Amino acid sequence: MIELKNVSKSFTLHNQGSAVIPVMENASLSVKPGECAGLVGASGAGKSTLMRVIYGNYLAASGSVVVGGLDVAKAEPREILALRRETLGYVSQFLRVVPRVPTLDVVAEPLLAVGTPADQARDKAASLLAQLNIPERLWSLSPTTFSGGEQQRVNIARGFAYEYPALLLDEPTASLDAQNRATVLALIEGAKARGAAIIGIFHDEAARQQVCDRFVDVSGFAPKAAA
Ligand SMILES: Nc1ncnc2c1ncn2[C@@H]1O[C@H](COP(=O)(O)OP(=O)(O)OP(=O)(O)O)[C@@H](O)[C@H]1O
Repeated sequence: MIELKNVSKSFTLHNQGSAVIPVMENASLSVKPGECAGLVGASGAGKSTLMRVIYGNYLAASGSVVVGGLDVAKAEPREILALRRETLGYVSQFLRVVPRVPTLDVVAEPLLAVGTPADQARDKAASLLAQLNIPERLWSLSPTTFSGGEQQRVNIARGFAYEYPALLLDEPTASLDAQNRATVLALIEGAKARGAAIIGIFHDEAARQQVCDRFVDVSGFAPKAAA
C-alpha cells in the first residue's frame, strides 16, 4: 500500500548561501494493508521529513514513493490532491482549519469531500467527537479557540472520519490524558483491523508497543557522509 524505494531528500537553504543539507539517502520501506510501522530514531533523524515526503509536502530528490499505486515523487498536484482525498490521511500534531467553520463540519469535511451524504457525514463526525470527549456545546463553534488538547482531539476525529486505506500519524497520542489516549489507540487498532496501512511517529513507548507491528529506524537512512 505504501512503498518507498531508494528515496533521497536534501534541503537547500536559499537564505544561507544555498547550502545543501542532505537528510536521507536510499530510504526504502514497505507497509502492507493492516500493518502499522513505527518510525523511530533520534530527534532530527528525519522522521517528520519522511512523512512529509510520503504526503507530498516535500519532493523527493530521487527514488519512488508509491502510495495506493501513485508515485507521489512524480505525480501532478491534482493527482496528489485526489490521493489525499481518497487514499492517504495525515494526522499531524496541529490542527489547521479555516476560521469560523464549526467543529462538526471540520470533522465531517473529509467525508463530504468523497461524496458521503451530509447527514451521514455529520452523524459520523458527532460520534467521533463524542468518543473523544469533545463536549457537544462546542461542536457548533470553530475549534480555533479550543485548548491544545481539544484541538488535537478534533484533528484526530477529522483524520479518522473517512476510512482512508493509508494513514500517516504524527504523535497522535501526545499530550492526551489516559482515557483519550486509550480511545485513540483503539481507533488506530480499528483502522488496522479494517485493512489500513499506517505509518506512525510515537514518542509514547507504551503506545507504539501496543499498535506498531514493527519499527523502522530512520537513522539508517542518514546520508553516508553525514552518518
Ligand atoms: N524545511 C526544512 N528546511 C531545512 N532543513 C530541514 C527542514 N525540515 C527538516 N529539516 C532538517 O532535517 C533534519 C530532520 O528533521 P525532522 O524534523 O524530519 O526530524 P525528526 O526525526 O522528525 O525529529 P523530531 O523527533 O525532533 O521531531 C533536521 O536536521 C532538520 O533540521
